[in-house]
Amino acid sequence: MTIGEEMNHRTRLHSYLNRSNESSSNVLIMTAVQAEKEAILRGIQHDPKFEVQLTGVGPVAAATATAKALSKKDYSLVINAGIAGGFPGQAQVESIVLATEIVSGDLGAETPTGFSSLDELGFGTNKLQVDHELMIRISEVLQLAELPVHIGPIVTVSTVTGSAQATEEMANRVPGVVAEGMEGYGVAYAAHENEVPVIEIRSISNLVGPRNRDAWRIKEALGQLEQACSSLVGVLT
Ligand SMILES: O=C(O)c1cccc(C(=O)CC[C@H]2O[C@@H](n3cnc4c(=O)[nH]cnc43)[C@H](O)[C@@H]2O)c1
Repeated sequence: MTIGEEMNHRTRLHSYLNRSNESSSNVLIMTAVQAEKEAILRGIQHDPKFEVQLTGVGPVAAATATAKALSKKDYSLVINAGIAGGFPGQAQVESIVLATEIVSGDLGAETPTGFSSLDELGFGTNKLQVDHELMIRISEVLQLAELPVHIGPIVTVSTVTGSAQATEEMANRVPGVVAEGMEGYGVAYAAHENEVPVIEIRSISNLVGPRNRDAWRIKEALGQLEQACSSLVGVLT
């Protein structure tokens, strides 16, 4: 991000924070599926400052839905929220993760010597920045609420990682990666194109690794997502 773009982001965020008495919503929360949307709405207690919209599953649907929402109305902040897979040893089931950067995990090329990212290929970037200051403030508030929080890169994938080998490869590809979702990079790409600050917050429903859908703790993760969103209200109003 250029210094000019960074200042534009900050101006929008600060203008949001200074407009706490306005009744219109100016925080856009994008989430993949209806059950996540309902958990988020319970958490924010339908506060009118927040608008929650569905993306559908995957980065393309997420970018399209976010770009459409941003073309219709001005928002000061975009949040990608939902459930996610946690990387073993980094984020346990039912914890909350906040992205320090939003990384496309699979946008690039496979080569005989391994994966080459978009950055390495010279076609753009796999890594999109979040509003770091806001992310830190949120993590502090979540910790005060005694929610288990981990911060680190969150990867976006088009195919859920489903083997031990692929999990290890992704952890090596993105050092410190805490979690994996399917929409963050798409939401963040649209937000960046519109010069709106973005953050990603997710609750962990399962560990990344050999696929075992029966072990996903969706109900519990949705409960934690609700708790996290309830804390967001305090930070953003
Ligand atoms: O079946 C249900 O009741 C149900 C309720 C809420 C959400 C779901 C989903 O399947 C959400 C899919 C959504 O979750 C993210 N996700 C979760 N775990 C992973 C993972 O291990 N790797 C990648 N993505 C994950 C993802 O963002 C999906 O869009 C079902």
